[in-house]
Amino acid sequence: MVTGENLGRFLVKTFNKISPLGLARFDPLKYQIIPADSEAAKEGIAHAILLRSHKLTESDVPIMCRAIARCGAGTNNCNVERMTELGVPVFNTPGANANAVKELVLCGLLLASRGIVEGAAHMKQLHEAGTAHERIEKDKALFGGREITGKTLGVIGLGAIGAAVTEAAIALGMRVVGYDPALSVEAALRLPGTANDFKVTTDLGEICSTADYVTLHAPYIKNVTHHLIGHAQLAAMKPDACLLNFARGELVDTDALEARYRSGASGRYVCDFALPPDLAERENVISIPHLGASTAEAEENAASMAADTVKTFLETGSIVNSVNFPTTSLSSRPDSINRICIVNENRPGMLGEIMSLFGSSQINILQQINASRGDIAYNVIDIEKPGPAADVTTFNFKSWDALQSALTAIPGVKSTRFIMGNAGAGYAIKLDEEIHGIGVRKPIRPTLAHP
Ligand SMILES: NC(=O)C1=CN([C@@H]2O[C@H](COP(=O)(O)OP(=O)(O)OC[C@H]3O[C@@H](n4cnc5c(N)ncnc54)[C@H](O)[C@@H]3O)[C@@H](O)[C@H]2O)C=CC1
Ligand SMILES: O=C(O)C(=O)COP(=O)(O)O
Repeated sequence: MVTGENLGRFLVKTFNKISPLGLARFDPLKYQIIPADSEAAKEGIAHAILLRSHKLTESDVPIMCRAIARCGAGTNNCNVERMTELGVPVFNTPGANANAVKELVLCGLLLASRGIVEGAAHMKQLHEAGTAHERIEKDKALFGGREITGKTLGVIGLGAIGAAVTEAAIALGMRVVGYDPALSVEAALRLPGTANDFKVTTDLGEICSTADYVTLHAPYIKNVTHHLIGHAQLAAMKPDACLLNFARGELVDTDALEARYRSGASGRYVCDFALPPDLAERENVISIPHLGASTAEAEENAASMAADTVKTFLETGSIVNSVNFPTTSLSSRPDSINRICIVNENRPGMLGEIMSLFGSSQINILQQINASRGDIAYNVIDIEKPGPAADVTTFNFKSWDALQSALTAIPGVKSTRFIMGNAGAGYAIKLDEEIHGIGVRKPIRPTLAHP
């Protein structure tokens, strides 16, 4: 149960199995962890959400929720666009599970090349029949394979995982051709220099037609990467070329893949996702139950990074690793200074309206930062408090709550949050008095309906 005592703590709701080592980064004096299937979760209160692959619905996001952190890379299980409209930043953990995925991709290359899955299943049957010793050397001819050394690997998406796979594949003697139309400078710097064994192309068709193996490491973005590998790409591939998909199932048009196999292609499809039954039953298809990031190390890395990111945001207002909000950082403030975080529409005049409310209320701004990304602007503003003898009425408002309400009521402001006194440490904040923005239990997104 969320008790009165707990109202002073930040409440972090978790979906999926989140590494306890990651959750341990939340000091229990400042944070209460509420697993989604617990009794406490029924009260529907959360200041932040931590999740993995749970498909987040809007009703999972309580009105006072101020942050959603995906312990992992892909955020397509969360309606990021809608969260942006609601003024809620969505975070992920870049690179935290990349090594785990890379290792499984290397395994996938070998599963695609050698008769490991069928051979192991066959041996189980032979052992059950008591004929393993007798049959093994005769039957191995059924499961012959080929080597990956000297073959060409096409890597689609050269981010954290794509770069790690590239490096490992080159070390195993493969040639790599990479494709990434949205490559960041940071990601480009992680790639090996162009040499005989590595090149980048801007032509997806070239990858498909020349590679012996194609591996997918691009994000799933509806209307952008949906069926990135469709009829045309599959038709361009060599009949014995193998496709590896450890990114997202929806990147591949499974009808087109089924058609490729009907027309006699032999190259295997190894994926980390569920498939339509007809495809799943094919002998050249290997489907793994989304194990890419399921190692103790990756789970700990991702949960720890997500926990640190959420703590920083809740306690200081600073933003890193957000997929929809701008990276923002304002120097630390002493307890005596109050900090106000405002999310608003990114349009001309907005900042002026916010500033004029401060100005007309005689509020002195000590430091501030304004950053924007797409339709969203984010402000972190430190304001001078009245002297010890005075109180907030100095600012022409009856209470901090009234000041917050006035700021939130400005058309175009999506959400506001006050970090006050030692609340910057997320502790002993006056949530129960509805003063601290994080705990306010009334609609603080007045321009938006919330279910
Ligand atoms: N199977 C599993 O358990 C896991 C799956 N993933 C999936 O792998 C994806 C990649 O993960 P990371 O490498 O960590 O992400 P990342 O963000 O570091 O890299 C993604 C790369 O894809 C590129 N990209 C974007 N659009 C593209 C397009 N149309 N064609 C080719 N490249 C494109 C981006 O520019 C970026 O360089 C994630 O989005 C996620 O869906 C990630 C981790 C675990
Ligand atoms: O990080 C990702 O994008 C993943 O797909 C990993 O998912 P998981 O955390 O294992 O549910």
